[in-house]
Amino acid sequence: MTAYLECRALRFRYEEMMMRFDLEIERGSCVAVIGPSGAGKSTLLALIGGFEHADDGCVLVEGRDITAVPAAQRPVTTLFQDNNLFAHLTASQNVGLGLHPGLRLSDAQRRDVGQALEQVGLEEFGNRRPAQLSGGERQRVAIARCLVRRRPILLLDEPFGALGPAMRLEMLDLVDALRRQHGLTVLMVTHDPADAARIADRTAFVAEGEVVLSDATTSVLQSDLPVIRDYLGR
Ligand SMILES: Nc1ncnc2c1ncn2[C@@H]1O[C@H](COP(=O)(O)OP(=O)(O)OP(=O)(O)O)[C@@H](O)[C@H]1O
Repeated sequence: MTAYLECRALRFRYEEMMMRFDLEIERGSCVAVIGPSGAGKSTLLALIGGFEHADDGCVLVEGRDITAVPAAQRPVTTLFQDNNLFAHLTASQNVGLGLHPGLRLSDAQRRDVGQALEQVGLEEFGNRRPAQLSGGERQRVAIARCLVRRRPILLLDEPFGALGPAMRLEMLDLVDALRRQHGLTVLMVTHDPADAARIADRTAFVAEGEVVLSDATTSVLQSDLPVIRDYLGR
């Protein structure tokens, strides 16, 4: 496997907790990140996204060291569980923020916003404010905002935890379809192994600040490692 995204001896200390991540991800794959609460899953994503800064080690994309690159300039965009939409702005404006913080958009950029809303099935909803949208629709707006940024790596941190089962499956399938369509490399933190089984070809299991196993999702979910068996309740 040629690593497209690599975390190499990436160290981060938070109070008493020492984390050290090694991970290699293939271009265009979807990797689920699972593991116990407090294991460091969100921290791993934050280090890749540039929201936390490593004490040592590096993040490489296509062999280029991006460890010192500011978050906004990384080839990465992140979708959080709390979609961070602005209540006073419409869906289109919230998506437009992915392109320009002051919403000064060119005609081409406005078309991009329209296209992104179309891709998430919200072409008719551009003028609605978040309060006029369901939880799933709000997450779709947040996905559209990620899409307009045209970053090749999409990080999802428990994106659909607050949604009901049917909506959750729909959103997972949407992420999968967008990944294929745009050739995105996706890293998704989830608490539900079924999410991993549904759309992730590979899974990284994180425990106590380390990736203890990164392999095909079926192999990880069937692993006999005690920490994984305990987590899965097997
Ligand atoms: N900025 C921060 N503020 C507070 N705690 C932090 C911060 N960064 C890291 N930590 C600590 O680091 C550890 C790992 O946290 P992290 O959120 O990455 O775990 P997680 O695996 O995503 O957990 P969960 O599944 O509960 O979301 C925890 O002990 C957490 O308290």
